[in-house]
Amino acid sequence: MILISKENTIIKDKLQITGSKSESNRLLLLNQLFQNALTLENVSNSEDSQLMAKALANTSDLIDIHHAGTAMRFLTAFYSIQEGRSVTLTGSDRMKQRPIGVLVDALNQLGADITYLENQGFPPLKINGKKITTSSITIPANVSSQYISALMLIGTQLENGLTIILEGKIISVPYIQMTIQLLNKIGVKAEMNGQEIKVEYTPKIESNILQVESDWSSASYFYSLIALSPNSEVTISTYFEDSLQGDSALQTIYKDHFGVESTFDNGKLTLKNIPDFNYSDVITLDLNNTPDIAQTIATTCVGLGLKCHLTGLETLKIKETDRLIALQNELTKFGAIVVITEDSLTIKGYNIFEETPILATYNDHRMAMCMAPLAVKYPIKIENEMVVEKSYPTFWEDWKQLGFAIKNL
Ligand SMILES: O=C(O)C1=C[C@@H](OP(=O)(O)O)[C@@H](O)[C@H](O)C1
Ligand SMILES: C=C(OP(=O)(O)O)C(=O)O
Repeated sequence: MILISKENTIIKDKLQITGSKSESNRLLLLNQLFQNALTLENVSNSEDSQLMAKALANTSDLIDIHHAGTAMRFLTAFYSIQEGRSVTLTGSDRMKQRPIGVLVDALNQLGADITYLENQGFPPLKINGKKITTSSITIPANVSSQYISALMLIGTQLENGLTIILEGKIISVPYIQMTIQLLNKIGVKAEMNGQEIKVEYTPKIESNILQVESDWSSASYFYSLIALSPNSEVTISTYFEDSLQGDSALQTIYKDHFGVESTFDNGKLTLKNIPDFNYSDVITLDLNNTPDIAQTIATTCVGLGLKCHLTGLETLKIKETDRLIALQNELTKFGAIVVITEDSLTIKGYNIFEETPILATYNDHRMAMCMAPLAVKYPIKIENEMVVEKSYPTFWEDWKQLGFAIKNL
């Protein structure tokens, strides 16, 4: 457990943030599929991306992906087309509770051979790699976009290409668009028209050098920090106005609702607190396109004492923890009156709260990181703080650089 506090709220620092976990995991997999034709720069140093890279280099028949959801989903598709190879793909206790049935059904319908080793619909999986020749599949799009991205990534290798018909509401759309854009960048024809995605068979790509942009979900903790710190600014790198990551919507969300201005200069992103900002009475946002910054936004509201109504949160229940319940439990410790439904979180007002709350992290990196900015307002204690390694291993070192006092208890 750590005690984290800060007295001086003027922050002026420059930090280099690691590469996007989502872009890295896609590109690592694509590089494996295309015989290392890509030279990747600024690959994420997150534990999840390291797990992905290690799994791809591992030739054994047992792969443990721990808590890396994206890697679990992408590798399920990957191993299903490795002809002649049989793999048991497993993960952490939580991974065994995160559903994968929609993807397994789709792959098996395409001709793959995947069975469940414990509970139906959940990892661990036994995957017998096969040649897949079917070229069209219909899949529910309302559970996780990672299933769709996984299919698109292997679609490049299917000799008849792949058409994916999406059924129902499409959630986390920017992550599907990121997959399409990365495929296009490396020379694969892929497109989405309404509820239909097409990926062309691509036996070979040209060698290419690609720079992974830094992680926008990680940037969210700096947006929150600046929103809570009058007269403050921070510069983080390497970010561009024109991003492949949906979480770059932080720029408009924090400008419109929380008084943070973003300026770009040659990869450097400077965040500044806007003085005398006029907050709305209730912050209303649909976060379906940006699920990974929902915790940050809810916590910013608490730091500013704002009411909010956040919707589009149905995927939060099947992430590293049930993030809706986790948020309700922890934000209540700051006096927030929090109401959750299956897909929304509302803060109705605030009660007085006890000082120096002890915050639980639920094996969820984002629960630890989203709470950290609150330390500019009140000292807080955070349990199992090293959960941050999943996406942002140097998080606490960077926070210290910003002038936070962090004491191990
Ligand atoms: O494709 C990706 O890289 C991701 C997609 C999102 O998941 P869902 O589509 O399950 O919402 C997101 O939450 C996750 O952190 C990364
Ligand atoms: C949900 C996340 O990751 P994953 O699904 O890849 O475990 C996340 O990083 O917030």
